[in-house]
Amino acid sequence: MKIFSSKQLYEADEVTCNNQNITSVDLMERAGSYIFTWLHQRMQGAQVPVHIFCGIGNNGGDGLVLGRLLIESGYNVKCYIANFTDKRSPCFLTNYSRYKDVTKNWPILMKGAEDFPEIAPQDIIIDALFGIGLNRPPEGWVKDLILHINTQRAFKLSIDIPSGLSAEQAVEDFDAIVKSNHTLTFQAPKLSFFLPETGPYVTFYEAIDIGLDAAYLESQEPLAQLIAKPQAQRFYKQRNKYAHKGNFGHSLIVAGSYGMMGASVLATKATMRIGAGKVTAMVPRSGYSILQSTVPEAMVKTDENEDFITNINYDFEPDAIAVGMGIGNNDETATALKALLKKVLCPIVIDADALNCISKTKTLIKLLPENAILTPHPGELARLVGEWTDDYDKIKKCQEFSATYKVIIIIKGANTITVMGNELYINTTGNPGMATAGSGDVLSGCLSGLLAQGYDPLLASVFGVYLHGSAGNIASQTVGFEAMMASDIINSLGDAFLELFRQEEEAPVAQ
Ligand SMILES: NC(=O)C1=CN([C@@H]2O[C@H](COP(=O)(O)OP(=O)(O)OC[C@H]3O[C@@H](n4cnc5c(N)ncnc54)[C@H](OP(=O)(O)O)[C@@H]3O)[C@@H](O)[C@H]2O)[C@@H](O)CC1
Ligand SMILES: Nc1ncnc2c1ncn2[C@@H]1O[C@H](COP(=O)(O)OP(=O)(O)O)[C@@H](O)[C@H]1O
Ligand SMILES: [K+]
Repeated sequence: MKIFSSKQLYEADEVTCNNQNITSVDLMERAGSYIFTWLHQRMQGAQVPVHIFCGIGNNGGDGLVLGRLLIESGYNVKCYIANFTDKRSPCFLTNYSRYKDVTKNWPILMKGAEDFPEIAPQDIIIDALFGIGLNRPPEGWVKDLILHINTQRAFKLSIDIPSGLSAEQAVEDFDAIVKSNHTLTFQAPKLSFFLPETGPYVTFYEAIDIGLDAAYLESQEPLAQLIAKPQAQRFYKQRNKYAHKGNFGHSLIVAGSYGMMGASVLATKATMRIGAGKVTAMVPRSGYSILQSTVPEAMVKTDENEDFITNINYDFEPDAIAVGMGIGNNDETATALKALLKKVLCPIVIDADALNCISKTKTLIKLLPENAILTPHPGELARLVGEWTDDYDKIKKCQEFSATYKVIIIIKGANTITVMGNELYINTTGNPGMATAGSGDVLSGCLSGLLAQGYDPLLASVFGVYLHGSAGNIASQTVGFEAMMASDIINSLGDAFLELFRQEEEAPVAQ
């Protein structure tokens, strides 16, 4: 699913009105009526007070449409206008007068804290203060109103976006954001819903298709693409009945050092589990029996050094390489990495200590092969691209780095983002149970296994991240979050493939 900028959504709004020969007021009526239907289906006429807080822009206009439709269906509606400027939008004004036509209980024009209403815990709050037109942090009594709303125990439903949250810009005042329980967002979710700093303000959302011009939306380069099951299904490459292991490639895993041999075991196992035809694990000598006994399916090649890797030499042409997991930071390992980067011919995943080594020795950055996949966790990322001021700055830094060195960066976290140049792919699978040692090693194995099978680097990244998160979700269903270990993710990779083609009902998206 595409994520659009506010500018694109405003343009889509205009194109839609022109092409469908409707007015903006008609489009607002459509948008508001979808929200009404959603609420009506759940409330079934219940007389619970519904408190609608409207701004004076089009988000407030949506709130007024909803209020009018609820009143016409006999609901108990209390509407408040936060009259924070005189510049009311024309669609707001039209709906303000339409609202007054259907009831004698006109909206209350709030001018300050003295107008804030009492709200019972069982009531419902509709948040229609600000939408995507927010252009500065709410201040003064409008901020106090948001704080007042946030102290209420009533269920809070935000229209389009929680008020105070920007669709795609850094937040200056996190207190001045409505902490809603659910958001009904128009057409497509906004970028801020998926980033670590702002995502927590959107615990659940549903995107409501309000019929914006499909051809226009199709033609637009999105801000980002959301990767969920329908997209992942399309990535899958079916196996040929007559295939043999040679068709699925040979991965080389360069990982492990004394005390961190588990990183090699996890990455090697994940590479096999995700379907590589053959895997060779290259480890220091002390890792030989560990690998042979824990992953009998893999071949093992040992370094001359007992404890860490000093020479990345192979006598076969691998189809994919993953390097760095638990290799430590010895100078000789760094030299071996440099030699590898100079000679590598196949797709490569660069992780963990290999990334730290590259960050430390800037000359190595220039050796990064085109389309190399870099998989830093936040600490490694900061060392690689520099500290960022906020999530958007982080993304910008990654886009610049990716474009300059022609590499793919996977920003790992709750909604892992794959960055290739300006393109962003946001993953929707995964859970906090995966915040456990070794889960990143498993990801590197997954990526190398897909590369070995012939998935191109971008596809391997986006699909691998999706399957890794999906395996984590499946594992969490039996072990829960706390008990989950990286091995559980590996053991669920098979189910993650099966799950790809299982039918299920659409449900609200939990963040
Ligand atoms: N495009 C679509 O697809 C569709 C969009 N629709 C709806 O339109 C919404 C966007 O509407 P919108 O553009 O009128 O902006 P909105 O957020 O209501 O308010 C902006 C107003 O607030 C003001 N203001 C801003 N920040 C402020 C602050 N901190 N403190 C105080 N004031 C502040 C700003 O005025 P300013 O003072 O900056 O001149 C302006 O007056 C969108 O989210 C969706 O709900 C649907 O109806 C149909 C399809
Ligand atoms: N809260 C979370 N939600 C979803 N996925 C997560 C979460 N926390 C961590 N992960 C995933 O787990 C992996 C952790 O990687 P990393 O920190 O490199 O682990 P390690 O270095 O221990 O192997 C990443 O793929 C990341 O996206
Ligand atoms: K809102």
